[in-house]
Amino acid sequence: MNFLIIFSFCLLTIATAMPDMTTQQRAQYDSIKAQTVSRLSSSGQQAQMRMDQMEQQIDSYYQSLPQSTQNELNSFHDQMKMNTRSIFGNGNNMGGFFRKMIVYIVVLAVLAIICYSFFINRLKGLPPGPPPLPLLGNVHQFDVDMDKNFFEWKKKYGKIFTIWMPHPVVVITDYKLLQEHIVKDGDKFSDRINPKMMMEYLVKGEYGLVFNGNAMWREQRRFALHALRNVGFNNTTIQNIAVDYSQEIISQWKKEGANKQPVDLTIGIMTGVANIIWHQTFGRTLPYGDPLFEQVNQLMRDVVVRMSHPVVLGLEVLPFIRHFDTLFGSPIKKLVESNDGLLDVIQKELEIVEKEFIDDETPKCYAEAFIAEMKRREAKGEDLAGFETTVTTLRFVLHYMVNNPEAQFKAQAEIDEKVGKRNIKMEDQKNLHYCNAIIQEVQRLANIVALNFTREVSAPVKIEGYDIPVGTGVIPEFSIVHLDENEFERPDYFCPERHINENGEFVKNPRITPFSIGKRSCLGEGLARMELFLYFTSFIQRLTFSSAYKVPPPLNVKIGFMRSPAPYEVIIESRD
Ligand code: HEM
Repeated sequence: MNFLIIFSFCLLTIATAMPDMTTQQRAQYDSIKAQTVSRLSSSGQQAQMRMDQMEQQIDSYYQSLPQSTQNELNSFHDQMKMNTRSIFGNGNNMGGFFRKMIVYIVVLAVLAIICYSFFINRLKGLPPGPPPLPLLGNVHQFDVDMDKNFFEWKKKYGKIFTIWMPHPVVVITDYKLLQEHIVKDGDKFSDRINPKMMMEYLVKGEYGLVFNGNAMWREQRRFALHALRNVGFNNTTIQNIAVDYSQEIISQWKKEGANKQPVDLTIGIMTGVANIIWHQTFGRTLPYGDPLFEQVNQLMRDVVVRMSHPVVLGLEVLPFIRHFDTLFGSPIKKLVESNDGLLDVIQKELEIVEKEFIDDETPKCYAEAFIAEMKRREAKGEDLAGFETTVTTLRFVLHYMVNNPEAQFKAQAEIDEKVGKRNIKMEDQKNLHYCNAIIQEVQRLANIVALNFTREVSAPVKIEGYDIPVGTGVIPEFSIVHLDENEFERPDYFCPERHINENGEFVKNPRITPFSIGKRSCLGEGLARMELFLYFTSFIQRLTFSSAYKVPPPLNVKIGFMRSPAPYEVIIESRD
């Protein structure tokens, strides 16, 4: 903003300071004219000579006039010059006119931008916020880590503030306000502002669950919850897969980490999480290290990163930008390629399921339930949500263990005491207080969803005295609550003990909401919580993780919309 104002004023100064033609410039002009005349054809030169002669004749006629007539003519010409200047500007030429025009346009544009930036929120009755620019909004001010912006703006403008992306979005960063509005008044915040252009590119319409804001979402969410519950959310089959599979991962890690060889845990975690989703969705599991998982993981990461490319984000406001995709390194084309790759994998898996599906049987997985539903009526759309999020959270949990060995030992001691050597089950959760506290503390600090999804206000609402009109975006930014020093003492400090009461029991904190809140909160929360608990506790029951480096690598690296730990390797020791 400041830059724009300074730039405009420089332009203004240059334009007004531009001098008229001087005597020296006149002489230069005459000499150039003489050179040019010399290049004319002989008839051209003759015509020019005649015109010069006529000029001389006029001049000598003028000299022959009485002084009083010369004076009268001079004053007439002066008057004409003044009149012309007042119309066309200083310099008695069209250049002056255009310079003036530029000056007026620049001044008006700067004034318009200043008025827009400083008064648009007030005019619309929205909460204050950082001054936006037309078309860009506040997008140019966003830090790589948006929490930094949010903390700064919260300090300056209060618990709720407006940012322009470039449509207005009200960001709510306070626990009580989130409860009062997003939870208690949930129906008014259940729509989404859809990235329509991006959806068109990715799935040829507004399909899917996450970005869908229309009536189809309601139906699909109801269907998904029903189907997933019926085919085994939290049920023993899924639990057994997690328990059995964790043993497979542990034995692979033991082999890979033999003789203190550093191990990257990502593939193991990824296969564990993917197999739950694969079983849930397609009704089958795949062997450890199956290249399909690596392929899906890579494609998912590419999609997440490419979705947050400025050109892709800009599509919604400046759709014509798609024609210049190649100029920016083809981010749109690359996003579509990765997404198509992902859809291909899903399509192939669906074909396998469809071949084996018997109509009369109760569906064994989401895809079978989906196929049955599609047969019943025309339906479309499929999500593979929850893969990257769960993998990233588990990578965070183990990274925090590497960084905080005393917490890991304490959790292991608790497992040894309460469970012993047998495999851990979900029913052990109520006794493993410290393990629960670790997971809650990591989720509070990790905030893997770097910027929460935007809801759309579907009926007028009043928040903190501001009338928020229908159609305005709202972001329930719970990550700011997680790191609010009014809610948590030394919020940036890893301390699972803060979630343990005086009786040594785990206390679930309603202020910690990594799965978000209200009607659009995470659909896979139950499954994700189960995976986090079973995999984390099973891993540390059998293995101890420590850093492969003197100083462990940093936490909280942002990729696209997600925050995740920088790649790290660990030393694994068996506890058997
Ligand atoms: C640790 C793991 C996970 C975290 C931290 C997480 C977090 C989130 C968050 C923050 C949202 C946005 C809610 C909002 O708009 O306010 C969301 C939405 C969603 N998540 Fe998750 N998620 C996780 C795992 C999963 C899993 C395992 C699944 C699927 C089985 C899943 C499916 C979804 C879906 C479908 C939505 C969109 C819901 C809607 O718009 O109605 N998530 N998740």
